Amino acid sequence: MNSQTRSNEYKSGFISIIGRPNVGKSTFLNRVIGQKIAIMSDKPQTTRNKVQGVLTTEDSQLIFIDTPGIHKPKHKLGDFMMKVAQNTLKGVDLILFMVNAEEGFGRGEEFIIEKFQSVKTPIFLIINKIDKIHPDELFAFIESYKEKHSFQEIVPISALEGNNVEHLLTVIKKYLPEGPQYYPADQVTDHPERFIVSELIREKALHLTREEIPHSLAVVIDKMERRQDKDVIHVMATVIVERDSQKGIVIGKQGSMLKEIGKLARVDIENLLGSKVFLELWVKVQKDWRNKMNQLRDYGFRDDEY
Ligand SMILES: Nc1nc2c(ncn2[C@@H]2O[C@H](COP(=O)(O)OP(=O)(O)OP(=O)(O)O)[C@@H](O)[C@H]2O)c(=O)[nH]1
Repeated sequence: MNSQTRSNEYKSGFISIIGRPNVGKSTFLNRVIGQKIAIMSDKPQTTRNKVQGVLTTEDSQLIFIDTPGIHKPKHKLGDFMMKVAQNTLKGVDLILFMVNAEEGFGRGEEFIIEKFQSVKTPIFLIINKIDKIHPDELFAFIESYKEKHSFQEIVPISALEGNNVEHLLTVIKKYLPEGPQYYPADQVTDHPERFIVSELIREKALHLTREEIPHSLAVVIDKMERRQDKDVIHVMATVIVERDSQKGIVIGKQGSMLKEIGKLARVDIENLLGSKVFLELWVKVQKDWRNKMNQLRDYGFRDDEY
């Protein structure tokens, strides 16, 4: 058992990519997420948004979501859908508005930009397919968009060839808040054991801390994998609390509380999985964890994914 605390610099957030059909949204996602993709297609789709892909790195997790309705105005179901789409734009951390460098500003773009007026979320203009135009044309293109809306960033890319895509990711990270790793790095959902394991840990933590931190405690399973060499399942989990004082309670004197939580949870997890378990627990403070959870519910995120 290993009990440590982890520095609180992890950045994560929800990013909506919108744009007219064929501007290259899917190409972009494939390029960005590539082999690392945690495609969420097996995830039960809920009302509003669909997670299209998750990019997990050492220091960040970028969750790309689809915004239904807004980029397909022809199919919109009137005011209600528009309202939903607009609220969605407000609920994410960042919006990428993707346009095609080969095409001028048209009605479709105008329609989308109109919706931006009441949105406070940072919006990037992503000019895709720059491999198809001459650099001189790019300047005029950028200028024409600057007149229409005040974008936080304007980033030209070629999703197909990969030009400037890494740079875009770096800029995106700058705009994301500190936050937890919402989705496991190695696997996404479809894994009911993960939920049960996280609940077992949460249960012990709540019990042993005598409910001093009742609702502000969540457990995220960062990793759950069988070690090749040994017959052991390695579980790495983070206990998330809201305040530094709570972190102190969960860790206990010289880590004694966290050790105890781990010891009890490990026995249960071994029973559940029918295998020896190496449990590694971390504790992290996430200040507005609960607000974030509420926000997540709006995305169709369910508690039981933890
Ligand atoms: N030359 C060039 N072609 C691109 C680029 N990005 C995408 N394309 C092409 O543009 C076409 C449409 O790309 P998609 O990624 O399917 O576009 P989309 O926005 O996801 O389209 P919808 O799914 O209809 O919304 C495909 O033929 C891509 O190969 C790029 O950077 N350069």
